[in-house]
Order: sequence, then structure tokens, then C-alpha cells
Amino acid sequence: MNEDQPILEVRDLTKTFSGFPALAGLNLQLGTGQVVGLLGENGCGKTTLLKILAGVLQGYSGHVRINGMKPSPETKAIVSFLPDTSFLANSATIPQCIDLYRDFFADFDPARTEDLLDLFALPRDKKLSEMSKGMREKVQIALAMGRKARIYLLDEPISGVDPAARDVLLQAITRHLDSDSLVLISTHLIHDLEPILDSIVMMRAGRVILTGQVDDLRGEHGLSMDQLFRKVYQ
Ligand SMILES: Nc1ncnc2c1ncn2[C@@H]1O[C@H](COP(=O)(O)OP(=O)(O)OP(=O)(O)O)[C@@H](O)[C@H]1O
Repeated sequence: MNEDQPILEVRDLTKTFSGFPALAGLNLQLGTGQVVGLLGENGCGKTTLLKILAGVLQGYSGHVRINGMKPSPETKAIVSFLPDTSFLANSATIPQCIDLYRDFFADFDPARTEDLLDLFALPRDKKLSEMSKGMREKVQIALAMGRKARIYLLDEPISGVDPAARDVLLQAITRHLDSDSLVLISTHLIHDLEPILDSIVMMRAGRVILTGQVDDLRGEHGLSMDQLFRKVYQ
């Protein structure tokens, strides 16, 4: 893990919606070479934070730097964002989605995506509208992780798939990961994600309340991250 030169730096980040502070002076620094779980209760600001980092939500105050740059078209080129909602046209087939990603993202490697689609055993000829929610989610993950990005921001990536398929999905997230990349995953499925997490960030009411490496926290508290989450938020 490279903490000396954080690829992601956030200081005093505040974002309000009609006067309500979704983010309230949030501070966070993360280096590359790690998979980080972004945890917190419903409505604590996880999606809002990810959207600002992804450059799709503006109108905030505070200091946000992605590899030293403000969120912008330049940072979008190195950030692969997987939103928690479907963003692909229902009428599209997988090959059409791959073409779209090839056109949009210079860092897209179709071979990576094909490899993940094989791992998921997804049929290539079906339209997204003919697929189940879990299958569509797999397609989106295969596309997002098909980019050779520096930062992957994944918002609730495994919520729609059945428990047995989750392990395969986790494999997909880490399968092609470079050591100079950072993966930040928002999730409520802490127990499922824990095997691939190096660190966690816990949020409450628009702020970070706890960060640390999973091994250190386990040693310090004698709890799994799922148990620690329940203790912190009880
Ligand atoms: N577009 C919006 N307009 C108004 N309020 C919003 C908007 N987006 C988010 N909020 C509010 O900001 C707060 C943070 O929402 P956010 O979606 O970031 O939380 P979250 O931690 O991702 O929640 P969850 O775990 O339920 O997905 C919530 O109170 C939410 O109602």
C-alpha cells in the first residue's frame, strides 16, 4: 500500500441538499495498492462522496484531489465509477456495451471484460432488458473493472446477486487489479466483502469516524469488520 502519496485527498468536504448536510466536513486520504470498504448507515453520505470523487456531482465546498487534480474530465479518465443504478441502455447487448466503453474510455481493455464475462458465464447475445438484475449487475462490474483505471469507485456492487455468486464477483473485482490502483467499495454486505478488504472507512452523518487496516482493526478489537460495524453503530 502506498500511503506516502495519497491518490485521493479530501479535506473539509461539505455538500448540502436544500440546506441538509449530506457531507459535513469530511476528511479522507487513501493511497493505492488497496481495496477499501466504505461503510456506514443508510443516508450517511457514501453515495454522495463517491459521486463527487467520480466527478458527476458538483456544487460542494472543500478540498478534493484525485491524483493531485480537482474532479474534472482529466480525473474521469483515470476513475472508473460504478453507480448503484443501471446506466446502460436496456436495448443494448453485451458487445454493444463493450463498443461503448471502447469509444468512451482510452484505458478500456476489452480482453479484461471478456475474461470477467467468461468468469460469470454470461450469454453475449441477450439484451440487457432480457437479463436478470444480478446478470445486469455482473455486466456492469465486468465493464467497470475492464478499465485500467487508477481508482475504481464501486457503489454497492454486489447487492443484486445471490450469495453463491458473490464470491465470483469478488474474484472479478480483484482479478486484474494493478498495485498502483485504489478500489473504494461502498457496501452494507460487510461480511461478504471482508475477504477482499485491506482497509475500511466508516462514516456517520457526513463525516469519517473511523479508518484503518482490516488486520490492525481485527487485532486491536478482536472482532470481524461486520462485528466491529455493529458495535460502532449500535
Ligand atoms: N439528490 C438529492 N437530493 C436531496 N437529498 C439528497 C440527494 N442525494 C442524497 N441526498 C440526501 O443526502 C444524504 C446522503 O445520501 P447518500 O445517498 O449519499 O447516502 P448513502 O450513505 O449512500 O445511503 P445508503 O446506504 O442508503 O445508500 C441522505 O440524507 C439523502 O436523503
